[in-house]
Amino acid sequence: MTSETPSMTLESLRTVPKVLLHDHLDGGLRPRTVLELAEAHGYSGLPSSEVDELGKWFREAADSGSLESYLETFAHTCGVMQTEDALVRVAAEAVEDLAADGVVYAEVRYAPELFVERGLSLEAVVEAVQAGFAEGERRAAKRGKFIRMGTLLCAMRQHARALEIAELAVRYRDGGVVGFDIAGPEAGFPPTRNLDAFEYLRTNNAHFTIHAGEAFGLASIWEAIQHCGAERLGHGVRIVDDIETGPDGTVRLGRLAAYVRDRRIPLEICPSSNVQTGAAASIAEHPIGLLARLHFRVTVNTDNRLMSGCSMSSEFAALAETFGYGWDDLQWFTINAMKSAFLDFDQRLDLINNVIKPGYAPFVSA
Ligand SMILES: O=c1[nH]cnc2c1ncn2[C@@H]1O[C@H](CO)[C@@H](O)[C@H]1O
Ligand SMILES: [Zn+2]
Repeated sequence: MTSETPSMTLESLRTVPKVLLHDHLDGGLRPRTVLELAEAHGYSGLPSSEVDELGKWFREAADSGSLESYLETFAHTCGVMQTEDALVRVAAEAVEDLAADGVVYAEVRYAPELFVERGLSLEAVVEAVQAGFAEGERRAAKRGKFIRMGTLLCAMRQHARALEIAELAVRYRDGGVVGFDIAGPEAGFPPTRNLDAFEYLRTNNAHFTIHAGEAFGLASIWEAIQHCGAERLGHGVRIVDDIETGPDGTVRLGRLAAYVRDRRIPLEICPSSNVQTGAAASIAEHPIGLLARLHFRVTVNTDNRLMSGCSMSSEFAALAETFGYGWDDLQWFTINAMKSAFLDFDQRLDLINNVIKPGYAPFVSA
């Protein structure tokens, strides 16, 4: 793989266009915002009342080695996101933060059912978040930053509301909602529990991805693709369990891994998050190295910027440092992501040709 032209620093990484497909709204709050919203709305359960300490608490608590404990930290972010004002603020700030990091297209996801504790309707939740995204796009534009947002609505695997949320996603598809996902604990909650939702979405020509192959293995990936019809896989890293590397370095793909690669099914890989939940032992041992080498449709993502203390640029920096990736590789990840977005084909092409390629041109070999 190629080496760098201008040197690769966090600063220079921030300047190149990046595309983010897997980022949770309730996992990306600024610690200061969590504190201020808690105070404004009388949420008293926070583990610290000091900004830096609170940020550190989220990172350390999420660094738990299990998806279930990692997910417990979301009680606090969801706890402060129960009003329209809070949702607008969190959404607008997410766009500002992504734009400041050089993200040009982002699909940000959240589960509307988690924000109805104080009486908001599902529709009010969606409309508040969309208003926040639009406000964030305006603020970014004022600072000369272009960013386009797409929304994914999640249903929680452990609740039984997937069909209702799928219907909500379709109802708002002309209002900025580009797709659907299921999130939450994976073990014990196979994606086939929500078949009615996936059938509904396919019948309506709607897009969806599924968190699969993170905390649970191949069976979950197989169900997500072959029973549910997922277009992309959230994480999907356990696909390596279907890849054998022989003692002489030869690699053999099982039928599922071959299917995923042949069909160019995008993997929404989130390296730092995977290390925190124990899905990978370290960045160095993360399957992304092998999967990228084998030309799976690999994309790089943040998952939860608050819990991992990361950004797209810092994920790129960590991968470049560990695997020796150069600018060409980062452009490849970015174009992979743009190709895999739930956006109309002509708009994806436009962003690739008019934003991404020109943005990398000074950095990559001709
Ligand atoms: O990596 C993950 N795997 C599964 N579920 C997740 C992950 N990160 C966040 N959430 C869950 O998705 C919800 C909606 O945004 C969050 O509230 C969290 O419970
Ligand atoms: Zn996720």
